[in-house]
This record gives sequence, C-alpha cells and structure tokens, in this order.
Amino acid sequence: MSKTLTYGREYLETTLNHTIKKENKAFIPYIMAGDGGINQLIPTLKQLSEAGASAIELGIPFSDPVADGPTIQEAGKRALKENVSLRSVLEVLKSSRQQVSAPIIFMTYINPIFKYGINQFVKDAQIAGVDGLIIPDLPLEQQHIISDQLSEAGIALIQLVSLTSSKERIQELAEISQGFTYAITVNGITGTRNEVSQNLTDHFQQLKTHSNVPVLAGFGISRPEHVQQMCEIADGVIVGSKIIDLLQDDDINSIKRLIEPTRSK
Ligand SMILES: O=P(O)(O)OC[C@@H](O)[C@@H](O)c1c[nH]c2ccccc12
Repeated sequence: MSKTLTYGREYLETTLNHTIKKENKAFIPYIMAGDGGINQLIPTLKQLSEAGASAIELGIPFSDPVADGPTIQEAGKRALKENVSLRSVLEVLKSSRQQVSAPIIFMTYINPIFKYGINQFVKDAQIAGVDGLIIPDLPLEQQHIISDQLSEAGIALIQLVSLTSSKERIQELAEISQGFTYAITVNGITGTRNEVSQNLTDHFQQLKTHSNVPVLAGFGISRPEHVQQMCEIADGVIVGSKIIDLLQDDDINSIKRLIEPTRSK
C-alpha cells in the first residue's frame, strides 16, 4: 500500500536533505502572502515551486513588523490593503495546498497567532499543510507557549540565529532548530544590499557543528554572485526582497538565474 504524503517537519527535512544530497544547495524564496491579492497566492507558489524552489517562505502580512526592511514592508502594506490575513491564507492553503509541491514555511509575528488563538492556529496550520514556522519576535525563552503543540502537529519550528548572539546562544539555537537553521548574515533588517558579508566561515562552521539540520543563509542576498558566495559556506540561501521585486516585474527568468548557482552542474 502506498503511503500517503504527509506535510510537516518530516516533509521539509526530507525535501531539503534530498536536494543537498544531490550536491545541490537549497534555495528558499520568501514572498508576502497576498501581495497582488489572495487569488495570486497559489499561482505564485506554483510558479516558484516549478522554477526550482526547495521550499517557500510565506510571510503573513502584519501591521507592525520589526525585522522587515522597506521592500517587505511595502509588500505587507499591499497585502493588508487587499485584506489578506492569517485566516484567509490558511483557508486558501487548506483547499489548494496539494497544487504546490514545495514545502511551505510560514513567517509570522506572534501577534497574529495570539489573535487567532495558539491552539486553533496550530490545528488549522496542520490541516492546511504548513510544514514549518518562523516567528521572529518570539525569543527562545518564550517558545514554550507554542512548541509542544507544534511538535505534536509535526510542524517544524525554525530558529533564527543572529550574528550578535553569544557563542552559547548560537550553539543552543542550532541544536534545537528544526527543518533548517536560519543564519542571519547581516546586522540589521531585511533588504537587498550590494555586497554580502565576508568572513563568516567560522560562524557557519560553528552552526554546522551543532545543527542537526541544514544551515541556510539569509538577509541581503540579491544577486547570483551573492548566492554563489554564500553557498560556499552555507547549505543554501533564503532570498526575500529581491524575489518580491522580481515578482512585481513578472521576471521569472531572473529568479531562475538566482537559483542557478545552487544547482550542481
Ligand atoms: O529580504 P532579504 O534581505 O532577502 O531577507 C530574507 C527575508 O526577507 C525573509 O526571510 C524575512 C522576511 N521578514 C523576516 C523577518 C524576520 C526574519 C526573516 C524575514
């Protein structure tokens, strides 16, 4: 009897490991859910999945983002204008998740989850086929309010590691991260930059030593040569602001050119 495909942490980890085993690196685009209207969500996810995304990070629009740079903030405003909410995104996924093969990771601040109700959110996220979750404003010390429920539902809780974290903190975050470890490679907010940070080899070495899952680099990666550079030290990359710009221009070819350096020749 064939096993039915189940979404969640296992699906995310298996998919990423499969990509990396084939000598490739992971490429995770970030998009703002509902930028262009809620009806655009599934077509955009499909397009990115088919272009070669290893997984997709899906931002939930929120009125008071803390880590988002101007491009993501503007995308969030456009989505809020369309009345897109955590609820409407979950509803769309619930009915159409199976059209998108890439694992889906939600990036949401804790406030919309609180408003939704933590238990109800985890239940609905599981039903909708959400594979992983990033909550940037929920520090490690407070993650117990949701971590057991997520673990029971089989949804990965992904840890963000900043460059300014202490050695002990870096180690602890890497050890417990599920799905992948998100290494923030700049001090500051999201957004395209001309150069990516140098001299991160030791930092990634430390993360990889302690992480049971792939270690991916994110923030400020916006050109194929940045992707290439980061892939020398990381297991893959996350690209947000540049993807949002390119989707605005409907420039899928440039998105493919960003993915290209992550594929083995
Ligand atoms: O946009 P950039 O610089 O390419 O960075 C990715 C980032 O946008 C995405 O992962 C993200 C959007 N908002 C966040 C908040 C916290 C952590 C991560 C994020």
